[in-house]
Amino acid sequence: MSMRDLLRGLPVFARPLPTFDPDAAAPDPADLLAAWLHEAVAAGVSEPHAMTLATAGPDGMPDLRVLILKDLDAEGLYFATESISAKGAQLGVNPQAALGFYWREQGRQIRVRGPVQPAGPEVSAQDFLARPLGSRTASLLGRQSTVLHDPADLAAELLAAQARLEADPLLVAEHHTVYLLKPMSVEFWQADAERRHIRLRYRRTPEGWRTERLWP
Ligand SMILES: Cc1cc2nc3c(=O)[nH]c(=O)nc-3n(C[C@H](O)[C@H](O)[C@H](O)COP(=O)(O)O)c2cc1C
Repeated sequence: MSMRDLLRGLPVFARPLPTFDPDAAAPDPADLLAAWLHEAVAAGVSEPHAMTLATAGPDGMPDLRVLILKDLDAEGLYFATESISAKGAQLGVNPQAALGFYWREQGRQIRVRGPVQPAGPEVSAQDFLARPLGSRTASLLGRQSTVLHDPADLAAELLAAQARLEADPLLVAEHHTVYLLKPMSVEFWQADAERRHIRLRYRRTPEGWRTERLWP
C-alpha cells in the first residue's frame, strides 16, 4: 500500500466526541481553558498538559516543540525551560509565541497567541525546587539544545550534577526559567464527525475579551 493510501485510510474523529456550546462559554478564555482541562483529565485524555510551543528567532523561521503546561491563572499560561535553549534564545530576541493543545480523545484543539516574559526568579526557583530529583539533576547541566559531541559526556555530567545536588539540595539551576505567555487570542476548536467543527475565538481588546465564531 502506498503511503498516500495508508494515510488516506486512517480515520479521524471516528469516536464519540463531547459537545461544545459557544453560546454558554465563559466570558474569559482562562475560565474556559480551565474547564476544558478539567474535562480532559476527567475524560482520561493522555497528557492533556502537553502543549506545542511555537517561536521564531531573528530569521523569522518558525520553530516548535512540546512542553508541559506548569500553571494557568488570570495572567496567562506558564511553562518552564532553560533560557539558554534554542527556544529561550528565540524568546530572548522575539518575546512572543503560540501554544497549541490537541486532545485527540475529545477532538479538541486550543490555540493561544501572545507575548511571553520570564515569570521572575522567585517563581523559577520555586518551580525548580518542586521538581523531582531526576529533573533537577538534568536541568542542572544547563546545556539544553547545544550539541552533544560524545554521549559519554552526558552520563559523566549527570553524575557530577547529582553530586552537586546531594551536597546542596537547595541548589537552583542558573538557566531554569518559568515563562508566562499572556494570551492576546485564544481559540477553542471542537471537532464534529460531520465536519461541522465548532470554533470560538477570544481576542483581547481595550474593552475586554471579544468572542467570535469562525468558519470551520
Ligand atoms: C511530552 C513532552 C514534554 C516536554 N516537556 C518539556 C518541558 O516542560 N520543558 C522543556 O524544556 N522541554 C520539554 N520537553 C522537551 C522539548 O520538547 C524540547 O526537546 C526541548 O525543550 C528543547 O527544545 P529547543 O531546542 O527548541 O529549545 C518535552 C518533550 C515532550 C515530548
